[in-house]
Amino acid sequence: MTVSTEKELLNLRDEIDSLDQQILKLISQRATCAQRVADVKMAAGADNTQFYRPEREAQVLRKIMDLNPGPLDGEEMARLFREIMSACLALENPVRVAFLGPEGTFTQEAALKHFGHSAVTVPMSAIDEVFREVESGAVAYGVVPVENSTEGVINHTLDNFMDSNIHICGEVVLRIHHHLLVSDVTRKDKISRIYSHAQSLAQCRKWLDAHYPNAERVAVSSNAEAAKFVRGEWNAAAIAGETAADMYELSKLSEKIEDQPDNSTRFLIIGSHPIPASGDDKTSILVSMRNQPGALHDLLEPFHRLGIDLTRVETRPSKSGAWNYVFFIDFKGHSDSDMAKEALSDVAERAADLKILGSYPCGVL
Ligand SMILES: O=C(O)C(=O)C[C@]1(C(=O)O)C=C[C@@H](O)C=C1
Repeated sequence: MTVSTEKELLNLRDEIDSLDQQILKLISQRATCAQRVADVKMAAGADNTQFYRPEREAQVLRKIMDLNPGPLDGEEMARLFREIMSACLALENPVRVAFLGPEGTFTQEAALKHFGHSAVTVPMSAIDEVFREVESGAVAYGVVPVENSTEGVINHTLDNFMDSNIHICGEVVLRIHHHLLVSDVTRKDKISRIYSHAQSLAQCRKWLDAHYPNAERVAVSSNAEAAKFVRGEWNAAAIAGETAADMYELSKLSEKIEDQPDNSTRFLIIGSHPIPASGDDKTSILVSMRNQPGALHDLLEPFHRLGIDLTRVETRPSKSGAWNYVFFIDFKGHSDSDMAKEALSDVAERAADLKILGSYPCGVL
């Protein structure tokens, strides 16, 4: 390196040091401000103080993305602010979030993407348990998978909404990359068994048919569980994501083996309180219809008439009797808006039962 390059580098590093000090001071001021917000909330809120405010967090992140001057990408910048807010919230009141475990699942990755790394994530062994943990108040929030772009809806999650009083308070979408993972004892040319969650095996079906047509595919309760199994078996591999690979110290024999390159999963954040409007929201409802001709048409007509954008319609058999159905519907807008109120009142008149599962900010990250 020449003397003048050396000097230029030193000057730039001085500039970075001085900027870091300013950033440090500003982040500390922001954290102090969040502590004051907590005091105000506590003074106003009796015992039921809501520290976590998803609608405000969505607004903060959207504004950051709008104002971002570059050269950092908007999403990258929002991720940094996501972590700053997560740390500020932890100062106010650490948030505990149940997720479909064990440690290392995509659901945990979704929880950390949504709440940031200062949240305390608590693994549960089944989707029902995540619901129960939130309903009992043992944790404030839960994260459950609801649909995958390749394999469709996760029925177990939808069914849990039928008999719970949970509110949906957010959504987060995660790009899902699957890898074929092996341990240091695996005989790579002798793999005869591949463990993974049934959904992941399905998402890699074509790749498995092409590369391991004779290996036994064993469905287990989660990808992280599959990664755990592999550690003890010399002839086995697992299909799982990056987090599970790191957690169980496995190496990638093949990367990104999912059949669809844009494979992604949508997760819902569940809690026990309704969420105010953020300016860009979605509402999820559950509707039971009497089994008669034109029922679905009648149900959807108000949305069409009012120009409300439906983002998802799913049908599930009702638990109350054979050949009765319930519809899970997501639409753009908050249930407090005049338009949504009108649509919901029309739907309520036509339906046997209508349950509003929640209005929540559209996923930002
Ligand atoms: O605005 C609030 O209500 C805050 O508590 C502050 C803050 C933040 O750091 O910006 C922190 C946590 C909330 O979830 C939302 C925002």
